Amino acid sequence: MFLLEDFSESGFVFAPFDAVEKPIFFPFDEFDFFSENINFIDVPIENNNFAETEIQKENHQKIVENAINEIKKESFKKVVISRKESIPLENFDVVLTYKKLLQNYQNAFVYVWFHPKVGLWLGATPETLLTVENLHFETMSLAGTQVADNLAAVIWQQKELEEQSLVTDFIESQLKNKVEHLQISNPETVKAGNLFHLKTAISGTLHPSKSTLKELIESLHPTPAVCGLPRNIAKNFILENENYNREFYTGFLGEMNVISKESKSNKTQLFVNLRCMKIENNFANLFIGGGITKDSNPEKEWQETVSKSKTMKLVL
Ligand SMILES: C=C(O[C@H]1C=CC=C(C(=O)O)[C@@H]1O)C(=O)O
Repeated sequence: MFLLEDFSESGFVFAPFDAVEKPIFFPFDEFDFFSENINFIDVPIENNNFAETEIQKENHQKIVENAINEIKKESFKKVVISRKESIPLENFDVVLTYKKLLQNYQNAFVYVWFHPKVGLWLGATPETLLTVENLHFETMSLAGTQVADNLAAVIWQQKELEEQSLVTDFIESQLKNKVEHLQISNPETVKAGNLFHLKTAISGTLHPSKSTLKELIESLHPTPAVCGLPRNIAKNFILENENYNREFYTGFLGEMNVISKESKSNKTQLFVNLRCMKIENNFANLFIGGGITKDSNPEKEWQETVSKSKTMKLVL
């Protein structure tokens, strides 16, 4: 198995949530590379009924309550609490599932990833961790969720506005001494599958004497959109309380250091691994979470994870 060493290599990276573990890497010069244009074909989608259980609900709400109590005690400001839901599969067809994901998430990075020692993962993530082309980089602060209904009538509550601005402020503070020309947009509403999120676009210029690609990635990952604030305290809370291993959910994936011979450019495009699932022993394990702040309500946070699982369940 190839592991990523210093982020100067050219290839496809698949990194876990816990940054103490090394990312898995497919170096382009060691692998065959095929590219194909896929059309959006209308694949019939049946409405299945994979219901959540009361126990799943109770367990999730209990961890969310603990998190809210810790936030009220000022142990930390924000934490993202997630869960894993296992769906039994019959006649699973990976290509068909991938096509359905493409159809349902037209503005997401939709992927299938397989390694014989790690397993089969699929996902459709709306969140970019980092895009770098030569010295120009772009990232985003994505948080806050509501079921997508009427874009013109969207109103964000104080809880979501604060939850998202914590992510923006973190990214700004991490980057301000490492980059130049830092630009931060106003938050806007974006659609991902059946949901709306709040997004702030952040861009700037890398200065080779101030930071490398590795330092930039390490300063961003994991952001409070998937971990919390302060980062290490929130991460310890997650590792001690979630009762399962996130593995590659809320890690990142994508192409690194792709050199174009024509334009002589070097491009890296990394995405946060959200709205994803691992296929294992005839089960699809879905991974879903949400940001908890002092104003969170355990019942609503549970509902948010149910909404986030809907499109993934629809493609199974
Ligand atoms: C952690 C997840 O979403 C993140 C990204 C967008 C909105 C989020 C939220 O509203 O909590 C999360 O920060 C997930 O989908 O599992």
